[in-house]
Amino acid sequence: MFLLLLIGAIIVAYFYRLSGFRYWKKRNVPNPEPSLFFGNLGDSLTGKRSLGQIYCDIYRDFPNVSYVGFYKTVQPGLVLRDPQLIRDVLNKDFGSFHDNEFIGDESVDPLVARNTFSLKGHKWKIAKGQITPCFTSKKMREMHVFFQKAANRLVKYLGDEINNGGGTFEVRELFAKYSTEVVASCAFGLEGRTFDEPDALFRKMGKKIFEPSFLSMVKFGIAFVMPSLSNILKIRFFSKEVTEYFCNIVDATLHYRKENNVIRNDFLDSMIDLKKKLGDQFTNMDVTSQAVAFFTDGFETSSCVMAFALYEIAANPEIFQKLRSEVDEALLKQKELNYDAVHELKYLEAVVCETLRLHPPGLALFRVCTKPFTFPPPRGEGTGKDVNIEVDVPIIVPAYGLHTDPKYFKDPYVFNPERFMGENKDSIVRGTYLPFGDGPRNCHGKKNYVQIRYYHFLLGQRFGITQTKVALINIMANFDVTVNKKTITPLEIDPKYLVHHVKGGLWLNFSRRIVI
Ligand code: HEM
Repeated sequence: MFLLLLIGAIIVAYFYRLSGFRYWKKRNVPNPEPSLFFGNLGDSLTGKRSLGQIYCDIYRDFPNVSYVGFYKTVQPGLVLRDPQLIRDVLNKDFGSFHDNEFIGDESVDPLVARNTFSLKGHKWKIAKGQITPCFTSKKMREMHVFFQKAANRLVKYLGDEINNGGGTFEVRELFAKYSTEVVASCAFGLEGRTFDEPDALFRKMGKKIFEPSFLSMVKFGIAFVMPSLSNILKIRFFSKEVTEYFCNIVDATLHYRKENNVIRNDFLDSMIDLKKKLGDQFTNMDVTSQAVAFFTDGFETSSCVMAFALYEIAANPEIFQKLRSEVDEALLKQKELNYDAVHELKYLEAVVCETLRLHPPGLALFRVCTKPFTFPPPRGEGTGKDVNIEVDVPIIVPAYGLHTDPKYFKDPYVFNPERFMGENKDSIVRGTYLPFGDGPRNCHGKKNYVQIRYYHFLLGQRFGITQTKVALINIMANFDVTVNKKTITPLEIDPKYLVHHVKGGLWLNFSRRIVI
């Protein structure tokens, strides 16, 4: 009897599942064939492809529609394809697609839950309004000195290693050290000591957050693919050790600054000003979570850009020479480039923009429908009925798919900074270049910030880009760099990582610059 009931229950569950998979078919929206248990995202749980890769593959597999359906287990979601639709969703229709599709539970993971990226609705709006003024160009100019200090340490470290017979580095790790140094200094007012101590605590914490392990992959898989299970299991992304470490150092630094009247004009000082202004509304936990958000959002993304940029520069000798000439010319006028001089280097800017196109740290943007909305039919007006989008439907923008679509970027896998030089960048179709996202939820940007032809890096973006440029300038001025044969080419995305990595890492040879 029990066996019969069990078989009956399995059959009912099976057909219930299949009926769920008719959701997009009923609405005439094309979708890839889902698998019974995990819908279209199963590969992300087995580690075969990352979520970003899956979404970009869906983008490529359906070239003639403006959006494609998919199933996250059985929950329907959409991958957007059309640049105009993407711009509308991220900007004009933001009111219906307000939140990121990421869940952080305040009671188990306060630092993750209070990160602007995870915050929802009104809480997000308040936090974004508070933090955005901390990234003005005035603040950037004041913090520039910390970038340069970290770059000096990087140059010394490389020089010492070369003197000791070293000179080959996995550059993702190398730049993680530099970037951790920058963020430790700007966000916590401390020295990261990443170049001095092999087990520097800041670097150790960064690794604990971002290095993939079986457990972290399972946790992220559950959070993204089965978020309700993640809530039930009360999954936390920051261990107690990481949370306590950051809470303690921020408390100690706030105390020290107050007692000793220390003013450094860094991010922590901006947070202290905010605390004075808002009183009890802005607690030490708020300060800590913003400083940690600075750390988590800032160092891994930036070191990713630096590593890929230097790899491409090393792999393309013509680009190397052109960039070096630009850097040398600027350094003849000013021994150490200040903030404004760094951003005047047009070719460097183009190299960084092209790196962000071909190797964006985030392969996709994740939104969720927060207010019912209607899309025109996926094959265009007059080809069927409009499609009603319900609340909670995940909406994905596959940025990397667009960046590597030959329809928008000729020879998309060729690294060519000229795409971003002079008038060339005006021909880039809006909504196809999204390394920092777009709209009010972009990387600490302004509302309706969409126009590539007036492209300026803003706020958080500016912080990441400035530290990237400072590192590259210092390396170009002091070292010759070539690709080491340990780098596996063609590069292949490593699906284990949250932020874009390649299998085997990026290995480069450094030697002291030969001045002719
Ligand atoms: C080159 C380095 C960086 C890249 C490529 C990058 C990229 C991104 C992307 C793609 C998003 C999602 C945007 C969207 O969904 O529309 C994002 C969001 C965000 N980034 Fe960055 N980022 C970088 C550096 C930084 C830095 C240095 C900070 C902080 C100092 C930062 C803070 C944030 C925050 C707080 C958000 C969430 C914004 C919101 O939801 O309102 N990022 N970033």
